Amino acid sequence: MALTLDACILLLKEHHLLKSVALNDPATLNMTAIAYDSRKVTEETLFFCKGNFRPVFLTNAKEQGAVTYVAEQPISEGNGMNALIVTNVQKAMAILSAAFYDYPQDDLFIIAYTGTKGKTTAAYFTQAILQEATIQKTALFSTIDRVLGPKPEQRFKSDLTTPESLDLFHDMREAVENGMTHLVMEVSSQAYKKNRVYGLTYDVGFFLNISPDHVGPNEHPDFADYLHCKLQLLVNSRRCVINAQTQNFADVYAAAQATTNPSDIYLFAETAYQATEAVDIDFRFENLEMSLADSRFKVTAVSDRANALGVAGDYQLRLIGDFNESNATAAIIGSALAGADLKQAQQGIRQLQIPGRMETLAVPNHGQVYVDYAHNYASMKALLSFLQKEYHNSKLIVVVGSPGDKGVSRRAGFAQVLNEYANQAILTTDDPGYEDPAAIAAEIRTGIDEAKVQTTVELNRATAVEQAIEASQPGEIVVLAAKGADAYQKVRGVDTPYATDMVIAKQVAERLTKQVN
Ligand SMILES: CC(=O)N[C@H]1[C@@H](OP(=O)(O)OP(=O)(O)OC[C@H]2O[C@@H](n3ccc(=O)[nH]c3=O)[C@H](O)[C@@H]2O)O[C@H](CO)[C@@H](O)[C@@H]1O[C@H](C)C(=O)N[C@@H](C)C(=O)N[C@H](CCC(=O)O)C(=O)O
Ligand SMILES: Nc1ncnc2c1ncn2[C@@H]1O[C@H](COP(=O)(O)OP(=O)(O)OP(=O)(O)O)[C@@H](O)[C@H]1O
Repeated sequence: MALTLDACILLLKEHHLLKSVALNDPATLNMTAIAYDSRKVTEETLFFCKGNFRPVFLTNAKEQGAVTYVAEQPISEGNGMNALIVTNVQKAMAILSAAFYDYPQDDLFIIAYTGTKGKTTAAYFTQAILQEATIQKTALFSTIDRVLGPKPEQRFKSDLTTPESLDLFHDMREAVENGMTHLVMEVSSQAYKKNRVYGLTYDVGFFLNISPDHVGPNEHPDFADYLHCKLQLLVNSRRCVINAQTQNFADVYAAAQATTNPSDIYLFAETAYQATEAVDIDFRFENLEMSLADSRFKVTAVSDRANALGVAGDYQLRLIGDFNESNATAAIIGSALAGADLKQAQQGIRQLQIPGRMETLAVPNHGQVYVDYAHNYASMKALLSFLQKEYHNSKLIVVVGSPGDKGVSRRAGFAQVLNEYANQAILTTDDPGYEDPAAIAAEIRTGIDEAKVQTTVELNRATAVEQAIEASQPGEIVVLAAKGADAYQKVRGVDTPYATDMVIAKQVAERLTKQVN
């Protein structure tokens, strides 16, 4: 892989991003590496100065062999290097990274998901179906992990839901080189806000849902900005699929129509749902049978073009939760648009389990434990209402905390949802970042109606899990919420190891079983 300075200049001009060029190192006009982190710089690197950048990083990059830098202002530490001064470094990084990795997106059929909730689940379902259809040639970029090939060593843990553009195009190229033909990816609102996917188009783009979240100093200034960023996915998709039951449906549909012919926009909804807008639903789904072990549901093709995709039929899921039938329906439609058939779709989703999503454990002489990644009002409501219904209003004990530095609205949301569904709450720590976890717990607590919900604070998460399980009786439910399968607590910029909720729960279960025997 390589990129010449001339090619960079041409591309930046084409995208109206170039402010000025300083040619200080005529000997190295060809770059054979690119980086935005000085610790990853090698010889002949094109280096991007972005974000909370400190000039000393450029000194380090230069010492390591960076020959050209891209920044929004000249940086004196870069004297002697070629400089490309641009109006927006994140956009420039996306454009130049795509070129450096020779446009890997052109070699992949890309299905992209956005939505406040369900992205990871729908992406996993879609990949599982397409792995059947493409015989293990489908890559996955999710919040949990990135799958770049069929071998175990080609699977990596993710840091972000949607990676930085440079990493994104790098991983796409690697996936192509590993023989992948399809890619399923999650696209966060931050990805648009930070131009991580600038210039990228998708073969199929999904809008699953939107609810208040991600508003705060480090994320979006308000809900309108959050929605605006999410809508960009539809503007950049050749075919769009929308959950007709989403909040703000009119805005969502209008965004899709801005660049996509209505004949390439598909809508889905539950069978019982009556659309308020004058739109035709293409796919309907309905539950046939729900148990705590699995669910059966039916997908019906309503329109002719939906029927032509050939995936209407009965499906079964091991991943329980009525909301997962909606996620699975999305995946079925997306996979069908990529060429999968009914049998592949049925088989793909049938056995799928996802780390930290609806994982369950029966604790002898105590309640049934659920570990789930629900971490805002809407997802907790979906989770707790489902469990309350399935367990016929049994006692519900919830362990939950809210992160620091982001998603501040979740704190009030948790209090509200606990008031609506829980009998007991143990407030604990969840990625406090630079905030005080006790203060976060106190903030959640102010909204809780303690006459209804017996509330305590236990900041040691492992102890909180233990207390909840010990407090539960057979037939009762213990929900370990919001952390999913995360094996760390983010504390003051450091990922502090944490065994995971399920590992702790299993240890507690083992101890309690021994005590009984
Ligand atoms: C606001 C934002 O997008 N922040 C991301 C961004 O930070 P940044 O560009 O300011 O980078 P930084 O870590 O402060 O460092 C500045 C620059 O100096 C470089 N550096 C640093 C140290 C050094 O020695 N040398 C050096 O060159 C860094 O590589 C970086 O390029 O780039 C970093 C990686 O380059 C990300 O880790 C960081 O994500 C933050 C921590 C984050 O977690 N953001 C969340 C809000 C996020 O994006 N979440 C969404 C999901 C939520 C949703 O659904 O919307 C996601 O997509 O994950
Ligand atoms: N369609 C849905 N509607 C409401 N809640 C959902 C839906 N799908 C999943 N959930 C809940 O949200 C949690 C997170 O699901 P998932 O990881 O699929 O969403 P996500 O969009 O990737 O979330 P995040 O952006 O927080 O990573 C699940 O554990 C479940 O409790």
